[in-house]
Amino acid sequence: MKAVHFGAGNIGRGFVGLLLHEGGYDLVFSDVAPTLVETINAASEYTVHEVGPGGSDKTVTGFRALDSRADPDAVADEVAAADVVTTAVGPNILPFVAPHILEGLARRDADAKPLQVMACENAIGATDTLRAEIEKLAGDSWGDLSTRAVFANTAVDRIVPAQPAGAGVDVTVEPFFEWAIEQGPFGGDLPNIPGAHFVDDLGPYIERKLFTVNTGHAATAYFGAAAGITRISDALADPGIREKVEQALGETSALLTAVHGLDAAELADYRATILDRFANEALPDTVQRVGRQPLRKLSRHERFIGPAAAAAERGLAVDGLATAIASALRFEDAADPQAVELQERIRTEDAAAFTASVTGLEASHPLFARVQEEVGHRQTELGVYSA
Ligand SMILES: NC(=O)C1=CN([C@@H]2O[C@H](COP(=O)(O)OP(=O)(O)OC[C@H]3O[C@@H](n4cnc5c(N)ncnc54)[C@H](O)[C@@H]3O)[C@@H](O)[C@H]2O)C=CC1
Ligand SMILES: O=P(O)(O)OC[C@H]1O[C@](O)(CO)[C@@H](O)[C@@H]1O
Repeated sequence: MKAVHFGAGNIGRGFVGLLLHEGGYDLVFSDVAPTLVETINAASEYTVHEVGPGGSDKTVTGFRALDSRADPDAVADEVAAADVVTTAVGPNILPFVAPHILEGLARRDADAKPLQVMACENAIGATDTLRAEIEKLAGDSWGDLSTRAVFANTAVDRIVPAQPAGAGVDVTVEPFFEWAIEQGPFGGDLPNIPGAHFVDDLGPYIERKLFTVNTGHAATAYFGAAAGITRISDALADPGIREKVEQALGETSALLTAVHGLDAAELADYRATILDRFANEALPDTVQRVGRQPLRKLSRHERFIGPAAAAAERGLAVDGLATAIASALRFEDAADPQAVELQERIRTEDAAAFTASVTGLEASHPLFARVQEEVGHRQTELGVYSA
């Protein structure tokens, strides 16, 4: 069996690649970073170091890598002959992966089993997004090609920090992982991924994950950055920060119970497990990595505005989430283009216009005024004019 995985970065090697290897797939990584591709091809195995309670080392073998910019032809051939295609490139990069999958489908034997495609990104419906990009590119030819692939949304959860220079292909990760995959699209012929669980309705899983793990993690990062703290575990060790993160997560849990009927006591256990994961001192994770790309994280269906908007629509509390959003508005990182753009725009745009364009909220939405108010506070703090 063969799997082609786009994005040989942290989650690609430290989670998706590892589980596919354990499922018996030969792995072909496709990436656009030539040095990374070379380093992978120079190695015959790599180690996934799980650090923290219960962790162990896992060895991955049977892999190679391709540079999709230098050799798109080879990537298409691999996709044509693969059983599974996965991605972990970032939701904004999916349009750049789509042409390679489309070309692979065009070259695929029409009698072959359908290619099983799963985007493993932190976003709701990421595989649907990828499929839509492929369909758009294919135009009229999609009618024939669509039978050559099945597309399943997934929710992936494992903390994989940035790797230190000199680590080579090895990856340091936390011991915990969870991979939930929609099972309907496979029609009973499930991919062999040990430890993954297949579910009929991914909606509650992805929302529970994004609006708890990712809301809590990013909130910890933004509160930590505002307090001048570098490591995530140190940020959460600050009682004031922990209290604010817990308040925001109490609100997202109340929403998950209201929308999906999830059990409040089970959600409390889930939150406790997650906070323990963030507190893992063995994991060298930083507020800059976890807070990265704040404009994406402040967008309409993401980890802050998504749950806060839905909570506000139901008259549920949003004070904790609003405090986290206020902290996100203060996130600075000269090395992160989105953080730079965020700070530039908050200095130059009117508060209402900024709120509308960054969050995607309508001015009439019950959350809008609250976010606009936080934008105004930030502008006052910066001493810039807000109309
Ligand atoms: N790191 C983590 O803890 C987790 C990350 N994720 C998600 O996984 C995705 C990737 O995150 P990370 O692995 O942390 O990022 P990363 O930056 O370590 O890896 C991304 C990789 O994609 C490659 N890439 C960029 N453009 C590409 C293209 N057009 N074709 C092929 N490869 C391309 C990059 O060169 C890089 O090696 C994101 O959507 C993230 O939200 C999900 C759960 C956990
Ligand atoms: O690109 P994003 O959304 O910051 O993704 C990385 C996040 O996902 C997580 O792995 C949670 O699963 C966190 O470690 C990390 O903050």
